[in-house]
Amino acid sequence: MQLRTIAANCRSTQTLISRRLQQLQSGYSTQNSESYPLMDSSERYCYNPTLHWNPQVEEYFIKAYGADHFSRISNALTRPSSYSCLRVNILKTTTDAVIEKLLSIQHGTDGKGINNNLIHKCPIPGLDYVVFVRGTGPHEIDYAYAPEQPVKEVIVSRKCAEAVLRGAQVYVPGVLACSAHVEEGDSVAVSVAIEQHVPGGKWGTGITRGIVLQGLETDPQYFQRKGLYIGQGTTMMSRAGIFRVLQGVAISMSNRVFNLPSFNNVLEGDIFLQNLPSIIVAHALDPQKGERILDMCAAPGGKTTAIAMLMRDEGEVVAADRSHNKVIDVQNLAAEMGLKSIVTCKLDAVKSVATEKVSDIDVTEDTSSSKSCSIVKEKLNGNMLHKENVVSNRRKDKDSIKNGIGKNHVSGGRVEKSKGFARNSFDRVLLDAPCSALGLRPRLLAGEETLESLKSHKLYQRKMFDQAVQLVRPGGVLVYSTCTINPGENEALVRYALDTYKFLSLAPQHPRVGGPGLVGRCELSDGYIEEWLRPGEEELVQRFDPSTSDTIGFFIAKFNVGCKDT
Ligand SMILES: C[S@@+](CC[C@H](N)C(=O)[O-])C[C@H]1O[C@@H](n2cnc3c(N)ncnc32)[C@H](O)[C@@H]1O
Repeated sequence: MQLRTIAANCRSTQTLISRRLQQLQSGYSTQNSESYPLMDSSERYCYNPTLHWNPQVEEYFIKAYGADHFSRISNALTRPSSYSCLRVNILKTTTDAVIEKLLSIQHGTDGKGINNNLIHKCPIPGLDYVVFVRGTGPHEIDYAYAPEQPVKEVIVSRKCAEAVLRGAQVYVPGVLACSAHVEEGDSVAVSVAIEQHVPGGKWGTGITRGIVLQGLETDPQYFQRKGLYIGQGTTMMSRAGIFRVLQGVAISMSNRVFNLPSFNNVLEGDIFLQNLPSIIVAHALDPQKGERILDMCAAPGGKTTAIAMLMRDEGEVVAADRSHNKVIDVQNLAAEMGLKSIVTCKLDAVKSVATEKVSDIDVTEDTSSSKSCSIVKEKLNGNMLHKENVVSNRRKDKDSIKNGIGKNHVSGGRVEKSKGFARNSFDRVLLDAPCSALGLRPRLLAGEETLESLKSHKLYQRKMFDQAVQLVRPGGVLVYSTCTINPGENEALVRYALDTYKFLSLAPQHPRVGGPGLVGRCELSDGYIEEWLRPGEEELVQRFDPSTSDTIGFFIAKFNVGCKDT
């Protein structure tokens, strides 16, 4: 990986030097307009990033998918899906009412509204409460390149760029470098710096924040931008301001490579922006009114609230997560959506089964919260949290997480720490496992995942699965899902599950939107053999392939839990 990057950099440096030599030999000066473009401007400014992988991981994925297919997946991951998917809270409103409101709202970064042609209900039977809003792109952007007057430029961090590709603005913390003499109101070309492996096992961009882009072809930060431009915007503050203040919008994007409407603070509580496969997971679980469901890794609560909604808020959905602050996110989302059947608790999923006898949810106060209180066994309901605070807290959270600067959680609710649950105490369990997330898109960096790190995700997931299996009652259902394309965390988990627990069987899923799973086995470079599905099993799982389905990469397996005595 590192060698390849260095080699690529060397090649572009050599190209640069040889072009420079040619210029000098032919008597061009850099002030001469004809001499300036060292790189064809369309080549330089088009969006065409390459996702770099750890070489062993790449080899493994090529074995799994074949070289061409993997290259298509890799390419698809660098782009957002072509639409936004909104789940309508049908307990509060209707799909038609939401569509009508969306059509009347002026939003999106360009101030244009959504028109009828861009918005439609999901055509999958049973999912007509899901609304698709189509985006556009990739667009070729005219950056007003003029040899005599170089474009003013801003380089942003990779996380910032990934957010911008999904429709966000550029926030101050996301800006890494900027041309000299940039003033408020200037038009700037925005490109991304992607981290590379640097000696010492770390990843870095090599850019010191605040660096001045010279606009010269000898400035490495300036000329290495090929394929990495994500759009054009207007600066909301001067260069000095961008690097002086700590927050705020630095650049308001006016021309984007991908135009996806932003739904920040739009119809909160009535809609939830969610990837289609995540909505399908809730359907695969098939929760019924009055049942007791466990969502083992629930935060931020997208699937928890989808499940509660399918149950029409009748029954109990226990939403557990390891992180105290993330449990508060779930509480806030549940309150915002007006869902009363959701009970939250802090719990490490690898310790989900109570070691001592517990009654129902036996919980203790979570002392990690400065505002936690000692209420035990209390249900979260809409009244427990003050609605205004909840909404404003979410807004603060949303603002603070812009461009990946980390969350500034506002503790408003109580977080109960669970000691675990009794065996067989749930009708259905969802294990939406923490994973390598190699299906999420747009993604501009993949190389940080190694075979070792993939293996550790796999082991962690198995530990959680071992717990989940014990919590589902015989006759119940267990759904396992991930947002990764890694077969080791998907098909290999299914193999492990079926081989280890003979009372589990794969169950058909409705609706079936994803493709079949991978059948066979794969020998890893360390000689370890990974077993995937057996013939006949592939149609019982759903694998969402970003190169063919215009969704994130995702995997769902549904198990029926039989009699555990056998
Ligand atoms: C894939 S995300 C879950 C997304 C969530 N299901 C949703 O749809 O909104 C995985 C979650 O697992 C949580 N997590 C990681 N390790 C955990 C553990 N040992 N026990 C419980 N939760 C864990 C993380 O905090 C994260 O919120």
